[in-house]
Amino acid sequence: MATASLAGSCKRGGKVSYPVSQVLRTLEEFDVEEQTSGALQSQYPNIKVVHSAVKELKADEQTLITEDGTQYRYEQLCVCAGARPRLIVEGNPYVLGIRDTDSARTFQQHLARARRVLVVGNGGIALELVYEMESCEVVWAIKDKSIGNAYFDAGAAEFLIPQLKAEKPPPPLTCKRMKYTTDRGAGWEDGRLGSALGPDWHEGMNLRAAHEISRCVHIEAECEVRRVLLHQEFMALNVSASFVHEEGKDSATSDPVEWPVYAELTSGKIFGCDLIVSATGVFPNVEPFVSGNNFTLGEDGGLKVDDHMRTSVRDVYAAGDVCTAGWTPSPHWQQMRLWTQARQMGWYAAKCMAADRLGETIEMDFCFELFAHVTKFFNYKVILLGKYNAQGLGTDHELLLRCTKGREYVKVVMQGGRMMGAVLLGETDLEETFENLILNQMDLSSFREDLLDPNVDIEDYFD
Ligand SMILES: Cc1cc2nc3c(=O)[nH]c(=O)nc-3n(C[C@H](O)[C@H](O)[C@H](O)COP(=O)(O)OP(=O)(O)OC[C@H]3O[C@@H](n4cnc5c(N)ncnc54)[C@H](O)[C@@H]3O)c2cc1C
Ligand SMILES: NC(=O)C1=CN([C@@H]2O[C@H](COP(=O)(O)OP(=O)(O)OC[C@H]3O[C@@H](n4cnc5c(N)ncnc54)[C@H](OP(=O)(O)O)[C@@H]3O)[C@@H](O)[C@H]2O)C=CC1
Repeated sequence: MATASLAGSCKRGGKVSYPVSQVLRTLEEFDVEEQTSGALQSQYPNIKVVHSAVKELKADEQTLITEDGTQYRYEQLCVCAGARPRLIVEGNPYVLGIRDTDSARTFQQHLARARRVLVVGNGGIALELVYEMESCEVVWAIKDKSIGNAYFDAGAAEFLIPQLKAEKPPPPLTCKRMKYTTDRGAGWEDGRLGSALGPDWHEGMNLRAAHEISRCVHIEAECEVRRVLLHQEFMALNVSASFVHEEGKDSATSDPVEWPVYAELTSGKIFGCDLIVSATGVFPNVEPFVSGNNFTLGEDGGLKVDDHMRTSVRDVYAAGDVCTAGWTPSPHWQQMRLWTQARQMGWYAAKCMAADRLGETIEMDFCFELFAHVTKFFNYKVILLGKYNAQGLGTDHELLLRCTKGREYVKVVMQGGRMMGAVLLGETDLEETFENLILNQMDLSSFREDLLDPNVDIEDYFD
């Protein structure tokens, strides 16, 4: 009997996504729910869930060995082991990464007692946390000049910044979407990470610290953490730490408060805090699959896969955060370690595995034609399409912008009269038309002036 193994699932549970709406041809919005493996097996009797981590892969013998010593023979294997946080410092109890429900709970426990939190990083987790945390001071250290560099440019960042000072809207009383909870039971017992959190992960969580102060975010731009010092190490230096006052601005006075941990930044400032969140990206979880096997790795350390999700090792496929897309991508797609892409890759890898077994040919899936991501930052709907940050376009491109303060920010990336990408913040209603314009590469040179004119109904225009 043929066996296809999927290495990389949670010890006691897995995640199932329920598509709610097909936003666009290439863009889906969905909710994700953690399910016990029992529920999964009763729904899909052909699936057998093994509750043990993979310890070793003997690819030449087509065998997986789990931590309890059991050996599993496979005919085809798909590695979906995800990724783990790339922390600025490993093994420091005050430096936390957030990946799964257990690490989110640990963070929540620390936050409940915190007066000040230092957030390092400028991507998805930092953007979400800095906005969501309440009742504590937040010092946000970013390498770049502006916030959210993984998602948008300085213009969009300017548009979003006022939200940090605005009052946060109350959470919806009734929630139509399923949300994450942090109930026990989804991680591993030995401290290893479970499945990554995803859209809306913080909605079910209390991200309020214990202090009755209003949200106060101080951004330290263009710096990195040089070193992390425990209280005693800091005291031994006999220097003073930087002060953050309530409005979030520096004052000349040094910090009179003593903190359990300090971060020295490359800007020379030292900030004391109760905890540091290292939201500094991920490492693909390629161990233990690579040791003793001849996998080709991508530049980011993922298992390199071809356009059939095949790794360089026979009958081993990979999908999601653990892999690096090694095929020549369509001009409007790039890999980003996101739930949407993990799901699309998993689904496509399954089709490729079946096709390879049957000796059938299979076309690259349509979802890899256009990068499309929908999310929410600072309470704005965020849609990213194609080369939304002009990735790889060099200087040979132009940007069209439309911005209404507090309402919407629209950026379109054009090259040779054709639309290459777009960033849409707020309820712009432009996503469907822009998706089509990027996909069909229509020459828009003669419409250039009208494209972002709010008085022109471009949906009608291009119908
Ligand atoms: C806080 C947070 C918020 C996010 N928000 C969003 C969002 O809003 N939108 C979005 O698109 N994406 C979001 N992401 C990213 C998204 O969650 C990931 O890209 C996605 O979950 C990757 O899926 P995966 O299946 O590849 O990996 P994972 O979800 O990490 O699953 C990998 C699984 O493999 C298991 N595993 C690892 N090693 C082994 C082993 N040796 N043996 C057996 N099992 C193993 C792990 O325990 C885990 O269960 C977020 C991520 C985080 C951390
Ligand atoms: N809503 C969404 O779509 C969300 C998605 N996610 C996903 O979850 C995963 C983890 O999120 P996250 O950790 O935020 O990762 P991201 O990859 O989104 O962002 C990491 C950020 O940290 C910066 N960085 C890297 N190393 C350092 C360092 N040593 N010092 C300071 N900054 C550094 C990176 O800058 P540079 O790029 O210049 O290296 C980048 O700005 C990602 O795959 C992300 O896509 C997470 C939350 C929300």
